[in-house]
Amino acid sequence: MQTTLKIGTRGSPLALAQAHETRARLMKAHGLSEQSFEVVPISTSGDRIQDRPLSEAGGKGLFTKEIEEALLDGRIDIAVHSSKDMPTVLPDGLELATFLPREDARDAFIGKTAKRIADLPHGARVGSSSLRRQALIRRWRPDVEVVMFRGNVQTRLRKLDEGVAEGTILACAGLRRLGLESVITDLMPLDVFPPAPGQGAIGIESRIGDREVEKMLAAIHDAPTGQALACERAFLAALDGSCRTPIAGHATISGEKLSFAGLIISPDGTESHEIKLDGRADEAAAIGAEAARAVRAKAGAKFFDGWA
Ligand SMILES: NCc1[nH]cc(CCC(=O)O)c1CC(=O)O
Repeated sequence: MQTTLKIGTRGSPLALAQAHETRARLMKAHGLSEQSFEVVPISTSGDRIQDRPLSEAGGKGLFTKEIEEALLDGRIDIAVHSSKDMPTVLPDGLELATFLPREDARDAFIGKTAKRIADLPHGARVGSSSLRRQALIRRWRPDVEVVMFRGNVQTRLRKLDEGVAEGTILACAGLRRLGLESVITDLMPLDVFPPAPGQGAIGIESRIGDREVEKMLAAIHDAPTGQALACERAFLAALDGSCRTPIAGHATISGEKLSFAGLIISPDGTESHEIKLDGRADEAAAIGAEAARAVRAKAGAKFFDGWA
């Protein structure tokens, strides 16, 4: 390759760490030097809006719009994302088809006064702006107060130090990638605190039909992660990913077998519906869609109308 491959990313420390990990894997897979790549940070609307929950400001697409425009314009060649921040429907001409081996998908608790959520005193404050995490905390500990917490990982940890809350929940994967694993005081079990679809997996978006780039990316794609993500994203897509209905979903792959567990929950945590489905890994997307149908049937149509 004579020209440099331009790697688009958000500018946050976590996003940059993910872009650098992608570059390192491409260098190794293709025997290339750092000079063959350029990491291009792009500011997105999601980064600029800090004063309200993203679900109110327009949802997930806010973190991707400007980056996808750059990809379509040819200003960058690939875009590195946290898969869980990606909408299920992409702009025409783009695909999310490459996934790096998944990090630990679990959520982590970072406690200041207690190491575990179970040990928090009544009325303790836990900071989170994620509807899923808020609902799961309320389901588990209705006596705990959930407070708004936005900003990047470092900002949230600083708020915790300032005493704005007794604890917060962040993705284990993000903390590890930032070298901040030591702040974790407890790991949330997958069954009581299921992660967001896509959590822990770096996804790489590219232009459909860009053969050179597709060849480069094929060498770093992790097939089991791709299958797990196909299942989780099909689940999300079939539930329509309404920003107001918290959705969790996690698939694990073991050889040819896939196991999926999904959950939908009311924002107040009082009503939740779970689904578990096993099947063949090569039918990942169909299993995710089927799980969505089944959990929707359990919940009833009214469940989704309740919290618009
Ligand atoms: N919405 C922000 C975001 N997007 C991805 C991650 C973590 C890394 C990952 O899940 O891959 C985070 C921070 C967090 O939830 O703690």
